[in-house]
Amino acid sequence: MSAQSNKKTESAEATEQVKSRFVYQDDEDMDKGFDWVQVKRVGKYMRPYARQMVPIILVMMVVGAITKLLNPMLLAYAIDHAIKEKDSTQLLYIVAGMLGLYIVQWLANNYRIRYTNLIGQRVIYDLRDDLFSHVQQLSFRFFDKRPAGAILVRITNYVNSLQDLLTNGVVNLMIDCVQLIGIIAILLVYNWKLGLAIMVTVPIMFLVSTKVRLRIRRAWQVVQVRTSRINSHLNECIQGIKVTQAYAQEQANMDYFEEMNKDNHKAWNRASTLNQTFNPIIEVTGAIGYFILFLFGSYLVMRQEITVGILVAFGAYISQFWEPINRLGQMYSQMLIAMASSERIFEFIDEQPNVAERQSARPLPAIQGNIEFKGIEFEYEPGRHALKRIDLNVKAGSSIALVGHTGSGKSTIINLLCRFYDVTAGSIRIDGHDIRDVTLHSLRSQVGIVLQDTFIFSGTIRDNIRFGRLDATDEEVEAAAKAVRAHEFIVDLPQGYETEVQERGNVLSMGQRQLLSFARALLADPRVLILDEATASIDTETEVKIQEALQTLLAGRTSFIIAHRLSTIRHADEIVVLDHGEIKEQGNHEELIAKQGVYHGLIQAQYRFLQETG
Ligand SMILES: Nc1ncnc2c1ncn2[C@@H]1O[C@H](COP(=O)(O)OP(=O)(O)OP(=O)(O)O)[C@@H](O)[C@H]1O
Repeated sequence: MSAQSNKKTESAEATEQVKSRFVYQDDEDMDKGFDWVQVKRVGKYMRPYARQMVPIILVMMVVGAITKLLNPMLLAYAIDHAIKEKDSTQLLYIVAGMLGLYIVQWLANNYRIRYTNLIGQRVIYDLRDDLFSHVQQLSFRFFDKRPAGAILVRITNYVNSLQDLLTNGVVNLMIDCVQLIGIIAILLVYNWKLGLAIMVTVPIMFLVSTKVRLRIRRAWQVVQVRTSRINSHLNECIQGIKVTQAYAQEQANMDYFEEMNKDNHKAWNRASTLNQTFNPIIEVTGAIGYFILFLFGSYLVMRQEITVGILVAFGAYISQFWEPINRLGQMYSQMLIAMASSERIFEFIDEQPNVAERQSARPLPAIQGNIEFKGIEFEYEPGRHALKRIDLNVKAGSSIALVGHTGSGKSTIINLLCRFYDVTAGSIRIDGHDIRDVTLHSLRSQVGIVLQDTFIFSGTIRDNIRFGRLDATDEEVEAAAKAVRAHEFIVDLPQGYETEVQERGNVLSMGQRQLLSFARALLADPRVLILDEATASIDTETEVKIQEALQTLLAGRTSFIIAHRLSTIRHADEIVVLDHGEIKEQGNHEELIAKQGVYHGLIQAQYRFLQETG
């Protein structure tokens, strides 16, 4: 095998490997049948606006349709009477009438479009609001299972595809039906033979426009799915750019991106080629209609069954006739797509949070901070214990350190205490209240948490600290920052507290981000405070500085500290050593050292490590 083909194979293998890393849920089956349930649910969103606006829209619609239908009649009258009798005054009146009708039709359409758009936009607004507020309340389990991209697609793309239908589709459907029925009636009254002859082309036109349109829609749908895949991939690559560059994996990512891009390009080409076949088909079918009209129509004129004016009016009606048929076909495919989109949207809205509030849930009164874990068992996935037989009593105001190897269940205890997940068995009580009996808001607002991954939102430094308590004054924000020694670095920034930090706080160091989250927690002033690996990214000098601040932060609160650096938890009232989801040892630093057990081993290992690494 040549060196070049070797290289190619390697690159293909690398792409395959990267591919297996980026498995995105396509969310995909967009080919749903007509479904009344979905129509009714979307209808419910329209109801609040319907009474107010639908009468106006209906009137505008009828006025628009009638004025449109009257014009060819006037045209026929002008040809057969005014022109034939050379009556210029009558002709002038007819032309003025036609102009008047155009103006009324234009006004009616304008208002109708404005009002329909208004309803459509409001429905979309409400739906997006509902979706967003619902997603915010869903439990951690929901997010564990889904990539952020899939959630984004539902809130943006699927809602947009419903928007198409709501803003134009529904009303167009009614107008088209009225227009079609009107034209058919007029044609049959004028001359039923010619009317029927022309209508031979209707089924062909309808079939073509529904079938081809549907294929085109599906093809665009594929493009949409491919594009959202690219977006998800992009999102992940941008988030992980530092890791990618650190591991020099840019080429592998680029190869995979190229594959996706190619896929997208192919799908786009296919959809666009299909699109181009549509118009010629419609034009040919339309031409057949005109051909029949002039052939059979002229014959009828010669036999004096119809006048020239009526033949011209037929011509005008025919061109109005294809429009609604064509649009109805388009609507049909649009509707099927919207059905599938709304099904996905409502699937989300129907998703019940795993951690749900009981009907009888009461607000948790202001707590002291006594916490009791009793017989706790927990599984993230059925059959895989994350915690087993956890019994723990924590007195108000005391500090508990959770230590143990990675994956031993420390964060899980915290997740259960904040009720991000519900226990599989046992109960957690705060001041005697089972946390499942109280409202989530009252629980979480009394439990502060500084997470391992300190999240910084886009906004100013001040906004980020104030996230802990939105009604805090500027002085309170600054006092909190001072207490945790964050003030010094903040005032050194170009705009001090008003410095803009982007999402995830890229302009701040890890330590600074943690200090900000300390300030945020202090401002919230919770009775129970959780520090998850909170001092992991702070250098020794800063650590010494904030140990003091931590004492202020923790004073009088029940606190849980998860720290891998055991030096930071030496002074905890109680140290709980976890191993494979179970409590192995429990006591203060001196007691556990004297025991010469797991904790002693961890301390020794860390001491050795520090010595070896200097
Ligand atoms: N969202 C999740 N879904 C499924 N399993 C999980 C989830 N989170 C944690 N686990 C599993 O539960 C066990 C306990 O995890 P936990 O995060 O509590 O460990 P930890 O002691 O905090 O570890 P670390 O010190 O590394 O943060 C681990 O085996 C982990 O794989």
